[in-house]
Amino acid sequence: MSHIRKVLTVAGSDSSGGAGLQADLKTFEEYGTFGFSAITSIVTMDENNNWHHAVHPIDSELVHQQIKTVLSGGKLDALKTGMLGSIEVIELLSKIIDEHDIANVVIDPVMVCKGENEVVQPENGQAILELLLPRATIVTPNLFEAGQLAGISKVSTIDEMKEAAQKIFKLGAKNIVIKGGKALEDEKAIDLLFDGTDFTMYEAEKLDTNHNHGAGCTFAAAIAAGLAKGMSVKAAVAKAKQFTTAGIQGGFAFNRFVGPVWHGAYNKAEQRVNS
Ligand SMILES: Nc1ncnc2c1ncn2[C@@H]1O[C@H](COP(=O)(O)OP(=O)(O)O)[C@@H](O)[C@H]1O
Ligand SMILES: Cc1ncc(COP(=O)(O)O)c(C=O)c1O
Repeated sequence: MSHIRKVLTVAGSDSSGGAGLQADLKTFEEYGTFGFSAITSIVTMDENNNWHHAVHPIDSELVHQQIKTVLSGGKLDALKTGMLGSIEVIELLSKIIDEHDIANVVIDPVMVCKGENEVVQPENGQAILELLLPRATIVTPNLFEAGQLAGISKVSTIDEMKEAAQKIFKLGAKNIVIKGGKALEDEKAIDLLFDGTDFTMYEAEKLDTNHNHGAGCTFAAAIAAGLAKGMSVKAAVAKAKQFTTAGIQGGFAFNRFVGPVWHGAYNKAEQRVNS
């Protein structure tokens, strides 16, 4: 048997279970990889205040200690980042990626959360752009995040996604996949990959549901696990798309604000008891 592949997520905790490091670890497990986590922040949502998200950052030194604990076990096959909590943590990660020569780095530039109308921690966007994009094997913005990184006011069509992807490539990311998702002005849910030369489109049926809380985290985690297992970027994105679409299809209503994706759907839909 080949050795087990090791993937670390550095991300926030979403106790509601669909997004954040919970999504990442569940996804790593579904891929048959071994998941590690370093918690950067704890997010709580307020049902009585329009599902407002409060981010409680973890001290960067404590994040460092968690990452050191993981790295003491040897080399990682991939690193995935999600909500990063503070600029200090972003700076820390940039150093760790360089010092440990981590091969597959997936940056999910989390700036917005579903069910929440506000931008989460706007101060972190510029630091992600400057310090993490140049170190990314692939960056996975949604339409809003692509606009922010590219400096374009609106990204909602395929042409605008292409323009944004080209601009983000110039910031140093080796690959960019922009998630069209629900908000894309198209009949299909199309994600667009740009590797500096070619554009590749990944299409799925646009599902009429709001059971997509955690879809972005799951998609990026799936790419990280695929890369860790030796897949090419194009193949890893293709499988991540199928994995995430199945997760949205298998999602469920959690409350009146959000419904999480079900990370187990791709592998074991038949085991679902609550349908
Ligand atoms: N309603 C939907 N139907 C089909 N695919 C979707 C839908 N919503 C999101 N997706 C897909 O889920 C993945 C995550 O995208 P998205 O939800 O836009 O990201 P984020 O969670 O970062 O906002 C992408 O592959 C996207 O195309
Ligand atoms: C800790 C954490 N990370 C990331 C996200 C982003 O989630 P999504 O994958 O739905 O964009 C959220 C949203 O609530 C979150 O709480």
